[in-house]
Amino acid sequence: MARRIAVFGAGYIGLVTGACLAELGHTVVVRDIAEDKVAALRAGRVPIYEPGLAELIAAHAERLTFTLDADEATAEAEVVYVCVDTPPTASGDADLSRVWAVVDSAKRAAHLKAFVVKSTVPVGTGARIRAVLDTAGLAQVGYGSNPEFTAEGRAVRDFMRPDRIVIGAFDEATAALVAEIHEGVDGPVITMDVPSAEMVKLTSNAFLATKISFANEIANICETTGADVTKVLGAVGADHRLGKHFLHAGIGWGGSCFPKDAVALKALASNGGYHPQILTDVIEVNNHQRRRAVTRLKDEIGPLTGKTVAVLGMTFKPGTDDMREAPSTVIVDRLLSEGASVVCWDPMARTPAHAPWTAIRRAESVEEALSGAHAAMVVTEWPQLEAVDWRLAAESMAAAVLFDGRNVLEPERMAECGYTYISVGRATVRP
Ligand SMILES: NC(=O)C1=CN([C@@H]2O[C@H](COP(=O)(O)OP(=O)(O)OC[C@H]3O[C@@H](n4cnc5c(N)ncnc54)[C@H](O)[C@@H]3O)[C@@H](O)[C@H]2O)C=CC1
Ligand SMILES: O=C(O)[C@H]1O[C@H](OP(=O)(O)OP(=O)(O)OC[C@H]2O[C@@H](n3ccc(=O)[nH]c3=O)[C@H](O)[C@@H]2O)[C@H](O)[C@@H](O)[C@@H]1O
Repeated sequence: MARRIAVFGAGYIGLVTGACLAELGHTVVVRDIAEDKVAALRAGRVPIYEPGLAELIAAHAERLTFTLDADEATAEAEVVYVCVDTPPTASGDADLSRVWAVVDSAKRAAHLKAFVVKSTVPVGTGARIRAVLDTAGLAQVGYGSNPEFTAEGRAVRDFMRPDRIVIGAFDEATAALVAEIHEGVDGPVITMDVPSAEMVKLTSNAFLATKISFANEIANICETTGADVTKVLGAVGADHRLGKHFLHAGIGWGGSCFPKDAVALKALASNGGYHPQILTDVIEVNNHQRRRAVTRLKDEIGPLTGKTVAVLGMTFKPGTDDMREAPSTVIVDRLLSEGASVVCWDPMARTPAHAPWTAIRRAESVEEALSGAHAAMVVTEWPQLEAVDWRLAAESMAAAVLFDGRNVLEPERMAECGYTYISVGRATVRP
């Protein structure tokens, strides 16, 4: 049954949620507080890049509208979906101020059937919101936790064909309503209590981050033993009990969620009096992995003062324009601290208007970035790198040294093209 839904937040998750709910037949009003975002969306421009999103928004213009006004968004709505950001506070706990702002808006909408939180929140948040709604005389408004597992760059596909739809609720009617909203989505529904649903989200991200940090630790051990991490983890991942996904070694994980959610889960554990040792180490291995990339380059070419280093890729992964917690930020910062000049290439990132990005030069192409450089570092595995004429590029460099932080290039081929090729967890090869 088609419902009227108010989505709060027009970011990566809010826009994908709004567009996909419209695709499922619902009438959706998306509300944001950022005037420029709402103005752009109303003018038919999508302020973020996510494959297929702009097309979906355009296709459903009649039942997908945008507003700055919270009361206008909830006026006709049966369900509120909370998709606002939950960044870390100075203490590492998730900042829920934006979620509470939406709760305040919902307090003025006693006609709502359900208040559903999709934002990633600490376990216990649903119970607190439930209590506030009850105190405000809104006991009849159901509470749902419906965490999101989409990955950027494939979010529309992930939303429409998820591995699972997790629904936490305090009552069966709300769980049934949230499940019904997903009719048409190709994935199994798993229903549970609210704290468990909140914990599923944090655990999933922490487990994925753990796999990557473990892969990176094994890669670092491979470097000291002569083993090749891609061969090792390829065969390890062939065991169906372990799985091949998220075992790709490199310069570590970044993005808008793994870093903040790992820290938030750690804070949650500490608040409850437990020291999460594995999670602590997962975070530490990741922090070290980015710095190690620059150390390994220095080990090869010596002091970086006066040298130019080309950084290939800025976003935290390919297929997105998202620069939040991108490993490139730490790498560029370290290169500049070591006295290098930095030239960056990325097909999609907008150069952030703050340090260290204000101190770099931006190149229009990989070839332009490499020309005259004393070394290059692959930081994001953009597919454009496959099309580069690496032999020609090597000739244009002051020194053909390449650190592949994502293990995307073939060592033998790079040596043939004239490079000293350093990668993660594999032997360095020379021309
Ligand atoms: N980005 C991702 O791939 C994923 C994000 N999540 C979670 O989803 C939540 C949202 O993340 P993103 O979309 O990436 O954040 P975002 O920062 O891209 O978007 C959040 C939006 O909420 C708006 N906002 C803030 N207060 C508001 C209010 N009171 N009313 C209406 N809008 C308001 C902001 O202006 C912003 O446009 C976070 O909790 C995140 O952890 C979960 C899964 C995946
Ligand atoms: O909560 C979230 O926001 C989302 O976080 C991640 O999605 P996302 O951050 O978009 O990106 P991923 O594809 O998971 O990659 C995260 C980071 O890990 C790195 N990574 C990934 C996989 C791998 O094998 N090795 C590796 O270093 C990527 O380069 C990237 O920096 C999860 O995959 C989603 O399920 C989740 O919903």
